[in-house]
Amino acid sequence: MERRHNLPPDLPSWPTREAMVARGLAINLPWLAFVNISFALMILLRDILFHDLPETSRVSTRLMDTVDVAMGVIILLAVATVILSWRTTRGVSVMLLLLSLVWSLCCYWFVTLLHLPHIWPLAIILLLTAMAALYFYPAGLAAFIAPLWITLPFASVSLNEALNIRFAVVWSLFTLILICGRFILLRWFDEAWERNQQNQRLIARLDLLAHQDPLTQTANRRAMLHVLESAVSQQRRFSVMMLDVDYFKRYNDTYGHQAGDACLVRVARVLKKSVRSEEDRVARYGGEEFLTMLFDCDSEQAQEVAARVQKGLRHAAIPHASSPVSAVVTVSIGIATLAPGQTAAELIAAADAALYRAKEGGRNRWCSEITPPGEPS
Ligand SMILES: Nc1nc2c(ncn2[C@@H]2O[C@H](COP(=O)(O)OP(=O)(O)OP(=O)(O)O)[C@@H](O)[C@H]2O)c(=O)[nH]1
Repeated sequence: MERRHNLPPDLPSWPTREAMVARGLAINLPWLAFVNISFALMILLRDILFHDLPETSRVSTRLMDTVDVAMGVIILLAVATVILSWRTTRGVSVMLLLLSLVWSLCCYWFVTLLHLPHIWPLAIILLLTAMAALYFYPAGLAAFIAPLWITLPFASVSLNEALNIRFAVVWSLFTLILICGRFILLRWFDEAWERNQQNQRLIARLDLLAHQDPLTQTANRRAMLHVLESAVSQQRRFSVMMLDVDYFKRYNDTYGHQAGDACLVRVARVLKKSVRSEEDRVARYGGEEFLTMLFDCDSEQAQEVAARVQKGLRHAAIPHASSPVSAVVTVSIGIATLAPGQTAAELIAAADAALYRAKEGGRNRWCSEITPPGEPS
């Protein structure tokens, strides 16, 4: 409730960590898909690209046909993963898992049935690419890495019919590289996120300084004029109330400047409580002058708000011994409602003129541009 009166009109919205992850996926998944599709095409076009493969493929034509179908599936899954990531992160991990499972199956066949050495570097590059593309998204990373990472040692054991020590050493080293690589990349991501948070806090603070009155925590004149002008340009239906604390100089003289400050804070609190909707704004317009914007509010409804302000001040009962109009702090109020074709400056001038009339009428009352002065409280 408090914040709405302080917020400047057009605060930028900041990404959450989830949004940053989603954006990272949208950027990185096309690259991962590109690598997957490239490798799938290399296998599909093996007869053109690699001259030593046809002999091997002749070993099992049915198997190679199945591999070709699997490569087609990989291409489709890679494309589908990218398209999915444009809309949501949900389901991306499942797609990555399917991709990895198809690769794992093919790798297993290549190693155990065809004894093809080419598949080792291909699998390693796939794993490293996934790590670089998904390091910030543990679910997707695990989904893609785990099946392939598990399959390759299995294939080695199956090929050698025993645990190969050299393979185990190389595999352990590679695993370490994967883990350390991810750790380093993740640190960059976390640092970028932390910087982003710091910037958000800093900008929010600067924004408050630029748009909020530090004493009363209401919008300042600049922020209010911005909202006012945009509401006028949109031809919104609204009224403004210009309020002036009665005999405030005397208040300062009687109670001191600090008490004067505290009084303004309490008056601002009453104003914030008196407005009716989330959209309404309260601003400190100048020294002891406030301006409120009441949206979807005609002159009559604005007068009801004015009455509520006066009632709130009576209830707050801030003593004002030197005021000739009341024993407690009171305000004079000028009300103006936006007329068709009226500019923001004309509206303010109308509210100011109404305020002047309220003061002339004896203070502690409101005046609207079209109605006679309201009753003093
Ligand atoms: N304590 C305090 N006083 C302020 C602040 N800003 C302005 N003032 C004082 O508000 C007083 C306004 O005085 P005037 O403009 O003569 O108005 P007034 O005494 O309220 O008289 P009327 O408006 O005619 O009822 C001045 O004495 C200013 O010094 C502020 O931030 N804190």
